[in-house]
Amino acid sequence: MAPAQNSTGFNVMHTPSLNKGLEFTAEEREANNLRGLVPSAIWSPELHLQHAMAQLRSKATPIEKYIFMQSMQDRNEQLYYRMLAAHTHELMPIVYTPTVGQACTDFSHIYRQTPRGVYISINDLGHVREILDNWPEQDIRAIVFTDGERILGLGDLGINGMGIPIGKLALYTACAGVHPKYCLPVTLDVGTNTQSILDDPFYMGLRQRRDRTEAYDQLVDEFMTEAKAKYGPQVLLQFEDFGNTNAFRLLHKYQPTHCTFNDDIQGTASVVLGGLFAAEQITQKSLSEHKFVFMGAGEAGTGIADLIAMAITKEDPEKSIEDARKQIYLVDSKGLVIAERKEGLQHHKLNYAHDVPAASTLIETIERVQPSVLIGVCTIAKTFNQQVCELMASINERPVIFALSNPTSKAECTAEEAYTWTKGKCVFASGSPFDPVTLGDEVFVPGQGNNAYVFPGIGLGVVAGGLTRVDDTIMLVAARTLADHVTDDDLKTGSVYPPLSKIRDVSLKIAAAVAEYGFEQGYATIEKPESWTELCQAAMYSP
Ligand SMILES: NC(=O)C1=CN([C@@H]2O[C@H](COP(=O)(O)OP(=O)(O)OC[C@H]3O[C@@H](n4cnc5c(N)ncnc54)[C@H](OP(=O)(O)O)[C@@H]3O)[C@@H](O)[C@H]2O)C=CC1
Ligand SMILES: CC(=O)C(=O)O
Ligand SMILES: [Mg+2]
Repeated sequence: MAPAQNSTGFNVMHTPSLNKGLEFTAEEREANNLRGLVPSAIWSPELHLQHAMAQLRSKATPIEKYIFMQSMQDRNEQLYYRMLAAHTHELMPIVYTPTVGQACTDFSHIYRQTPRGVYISINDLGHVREILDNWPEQDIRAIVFTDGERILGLGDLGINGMGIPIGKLALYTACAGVHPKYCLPVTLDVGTNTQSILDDPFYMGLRQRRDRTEAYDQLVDEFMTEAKAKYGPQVLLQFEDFGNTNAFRLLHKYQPTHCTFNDDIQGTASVVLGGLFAAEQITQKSLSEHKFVFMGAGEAGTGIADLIAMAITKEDPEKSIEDARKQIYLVDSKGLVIAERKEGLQHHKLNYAHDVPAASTLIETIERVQPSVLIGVCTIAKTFNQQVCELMASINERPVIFALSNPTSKAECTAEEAYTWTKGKCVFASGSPFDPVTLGDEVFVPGQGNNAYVFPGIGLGVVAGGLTRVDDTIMLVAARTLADHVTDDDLKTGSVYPPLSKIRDVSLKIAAAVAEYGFEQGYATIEKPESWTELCQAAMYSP
């Protein structure tokens, strides 16, 4: 029902950023023509939060909880963010991985009418500015956008991938306090190659195969150009879950001219490096003393590898980048990446195509390389089986095993498997959360090696400092800051990441470090403040 023109109260209650429901005071009810539109009880924020959490907890399944949270975001934004801030540990797995994976799979089926972000289709070429103008907020500072081709480890979901920009931006606000009004989720609709989606009568995107013509690049270019022209050179444009045939080349194309980064390539690298820095205290090995095997040689795999190699050369200036890369081995769907395969290799793998004999299995690779660090980013569940984990434990006192593929159904192994098979020796982290594991009288708390530990803080730093570029060193700065916030108590439980309950504080520190670094590089559009932390703190939205 459309509200009557003069019904300001009705409009207020239908504006998520203004609606407070039963929290409206008597004065606010009077001033906003709300009399009779809300029951007469006046609730405290605490009671309202308890009520919402009780409603949420009464939902039987994670996807029902997801739908409840979405509808809360659509009707009462403050309460939504208060829920997330007060119950981050409980609600991150709902609004983010793993449940967001199911929400994307089901996106067209659970879709509600409320607009949340914009869809820009290949048929909208020439109309991108018009679409951005249709969005009610004109001052946008952070955009997360996808073309839906590689949604988590679930593959090509077309516009159903919109759940990811929505979820990531919710974390910008919940984990780092970037004001929700500055955030815009965007999905580029260029079709999908997933037949089951094309056959789904309820699918809401373009019913065509993925556009692989020049029009695709034209659409991305029009979007990048118009976003920068409309919102200014400091608008942050975060690439998310693009397929790797586009992700690397688009990042390289736009990094020199736009304030942009690719979260899967760079944000993931930063969070993994942070975990490895923190793990040094457990393994008693510095980064340059490790040997690394990656299961998966895509965006995440080579992104992490590149940042590790860069960090090794900083740690040991005697080492060239080529030597640093020699400590890193990648395995892809065809086996170990080696020089003999160079001809058919994708560009991003070439630096790691070492002159060594072929190895067709992970076990063979581990036996040959003798790695101290094993990182899973291959989207194939259970690839770190008992034999793999036992082998890692037999060649290392404290092997590092990160099973980073998302969502949980794609994890290379579970926390329980990793700790059990290595008899508690491994330093473990996972992309999606796992509960603590008890072995004998020891309790292990697995850390969540997810880029959510860094991208919100980087985003806040970019927004607060008005940065116009995000370079690779920013990822190193964020990794170091993250590691500095891992306490001895965290390490004692086996976690190389701080608990989620501290994420706002950690994000603030990352933001301050990023903004300061950006200023020193000449990327900032503000004057130097007295304190970078105070600058970022002042920019934080608190629901
Ligand atoms: N924890 C976190 O923060 C993050 C986790 N991820 C997760 O990492 C996973 C990979 O993402 P991303 O790198 O962007 O994806 P890509 O598609 O770019 O790369 C996937 C890689 O896995 C390889 N692969 C596929 N099947 C096998 C197999 N059977 N054995 C060995 N390797 C295989 C592919 O091989 P080939 O090259 O031959 O095709 C490719 O190199 C996803 O599940 C994603 O959710 C991603 C970003 C952040
Ligand atoms: C976490 C993330 O960005 C991914 O799995 O794609
Ligand atoms: Mg991603």
